[in-house]
Amino acid sequence: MQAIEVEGLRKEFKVQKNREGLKGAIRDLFKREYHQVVAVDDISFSIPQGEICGYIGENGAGKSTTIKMLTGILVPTSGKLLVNGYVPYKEREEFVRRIGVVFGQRSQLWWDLGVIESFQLLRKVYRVPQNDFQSRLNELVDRLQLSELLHRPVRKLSLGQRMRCELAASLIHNPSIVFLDEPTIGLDIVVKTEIREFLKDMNQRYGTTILLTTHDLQDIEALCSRVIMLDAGKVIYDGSLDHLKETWGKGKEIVLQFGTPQQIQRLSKLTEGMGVQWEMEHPFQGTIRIPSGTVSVSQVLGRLVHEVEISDMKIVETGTDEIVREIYKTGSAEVDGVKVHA
Ligand SMILES: Nc1ncnc2c1ncn2[C@@H]1O[C@H](COP(=O)(O)OP(=O)(O)OP(=O)(O)O)[C@@H](O)[C@H]1O
Repeated sequence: MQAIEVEGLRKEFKVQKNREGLKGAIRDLFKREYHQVVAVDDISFSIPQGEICGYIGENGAGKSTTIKMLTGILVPTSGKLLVNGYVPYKEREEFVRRIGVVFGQRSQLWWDLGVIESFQLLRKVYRVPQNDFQSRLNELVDRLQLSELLHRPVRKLSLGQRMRCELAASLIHNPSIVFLDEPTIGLDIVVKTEIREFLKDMNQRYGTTILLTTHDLQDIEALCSRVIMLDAGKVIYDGSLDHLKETWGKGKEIVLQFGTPQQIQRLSKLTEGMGVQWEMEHPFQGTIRIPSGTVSVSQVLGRLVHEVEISDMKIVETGTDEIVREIYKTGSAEVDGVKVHA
């Protein structure tokens, strides 16, 4: 069974127009004018159980609106939607017991209560049997290092501590699908890494399906095998991260420092037939560009090490953020191998 199935999903908002000036404001009082915003524009995709899928796009692309429809907070304008076999907005009570949600910008914990009391309240909301709750809690406390935090009021936690508690809260009922909206926002690199490790491990152990919205492309690199990219409410890419990188990435670059001065002609000769390009910054420093899908870094270095004195080197890979920028610039990408224009 697919964990998430979406077909022709659409959400329009009616937004009030504000007319200009005093006259306009007075006219607005008597006759409101509205215009439509299409936040999600007939999108379709399905996500199998156990997949970690990144859901990305620029601000206002329609990510949060999708997540809100998938979690039953918003009712779609049109289209089909099944999550865990449920229509989220119709069967809310049953449905929410089977999903977990973290909105990085908003808390689901009670601000003035101790963390453990929030967890106990959630146990009641989700109707988790006491035994299951206790064993699940023990595991989460251990994995997310929460033992010191359990009796502190939520308002006294640091952002990173709170986010670890938010994750535990969203998982206390062992949901099979988790929606994470910006779960690492504002966190330092250490906490980010811990959270990524935890999510990966949870996915492997329990086969939890995760839909992850993020602006941090490192999250995607660390976790997601698949990426769905939205632009202006439409899906502009749906496929593997590797394919995204291969198609849109510029490959790798090796920046080399030489112990003795070098000439580009000699270096080019050494790497002849490999399809790489050289550029010399000065006789002691050169850069090799390796297009994706050609040769490996070690193959290139293999040709050089015995011929050239290399004193230092740095390998640079095109970041996913650059790739995304590139796609936005051209306004098109491939969905399932078919060229789609945004
Ligand atoms: N309740 C609402 N009423 C009117 N318009 C809305 C509402 N919610 C969202 N929108 C509009 O719908 C579009 C998509 O917004 P959405 O919040 O889904 O984007 P997003 O991709 O999550 O952006 P961000 O990364 O900034 O969170 C935007 O143009 C936004 O202004």
